[in-house]
Amino acid sequence: MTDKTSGTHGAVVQDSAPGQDGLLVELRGAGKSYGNVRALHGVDLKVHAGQVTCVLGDNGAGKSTLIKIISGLHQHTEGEFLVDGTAVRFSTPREALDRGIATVYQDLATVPLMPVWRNFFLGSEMTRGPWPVRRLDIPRMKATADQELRNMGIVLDDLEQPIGTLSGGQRQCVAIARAVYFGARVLILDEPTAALGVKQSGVVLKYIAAARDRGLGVIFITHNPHHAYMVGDHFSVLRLGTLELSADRSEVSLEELTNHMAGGAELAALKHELAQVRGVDTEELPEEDDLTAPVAPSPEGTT
Ligand SMILES: Nc1ncnc2c1ncn2[C@@H]1O[C@H](COP(=O)(O)OP(=O)(O)OP(=O)(O)O)[C@@H](O)[C@H]1O
Repeated sequence: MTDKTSGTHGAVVQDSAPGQDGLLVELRGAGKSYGNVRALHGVDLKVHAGQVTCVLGDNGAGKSTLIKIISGLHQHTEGEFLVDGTAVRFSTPREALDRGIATVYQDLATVPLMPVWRNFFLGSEMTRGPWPVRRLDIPRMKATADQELRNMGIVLDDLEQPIGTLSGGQRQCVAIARAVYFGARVLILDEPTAALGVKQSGVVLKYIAAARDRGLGVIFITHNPHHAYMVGDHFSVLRLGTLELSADRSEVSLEELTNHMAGGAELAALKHELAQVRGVDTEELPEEDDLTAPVAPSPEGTT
């Protein structure tokens, strides 16, 4: 998609072709140090077209650092970062966008009081007429936003409503549709379900699957193994900046993934301590104290 109106936020993809097997983005032994702090080390990651690669990890695991490298905010200090099989080192997010790598951050960078359609084109407005009488092409922006949202299966009653009046899940969906429209080939989603309830998380997961089905390579950052397992094709679990697990869906069960996320060994030790404090055998702990059991989604659906 090279004919889209360009702008600060719009991805305008240079002519580039995915590498072997639809491989869009690859990290090889990549890492990043902030001065003396080694935030990420020796990470291998592959993002294929038409697949969802989930990156899981606890606080401080290195997820944000990984996103920042791929989205052009920071540069890696070790290893390699390849796009379409070619080593790259982005200096700005604009360079990543130009290669079709779009990031939807948790705060979404929207203007709450502006209508949905206006936010859809924020920074990449359609115009008509020659300079100096160039004006915003409002009818075309409204019609396009409406069509693009429908293409993703998102039906909103009124695109004139301020985006701030939409639910968190709906806003995430608009942001995903927008990135798809502006030509993203790789979509990085930074904890899109973290602040959402069960139902809204489900809606967002549906659109993640829709983006994947449209051939995008999706990087889904999350704390929540249940959400990851619903849409993921590949799972990479980070712990203290290194890769603790890298497995295709066929190689790992939800239970194993949950265990890796929770730090199975650490939790087993905790459970042992808990049993000692209570003066019982580990097996005798009531089920609600079984810290190694898979965690069911909370009623609020928060992570
Ligand atoms: N700008 C920075 N300067 C120094 N250290 C940093 C910087 N950014 C991150 N770190 C450190 O790097 C490590 C990884 O942080 P990062 O933010 O990537 O983790 P995260 O998995 O995204 O965590 P969270 O889920 O809490 O956001 C942490 O130890 C953090 O303190």
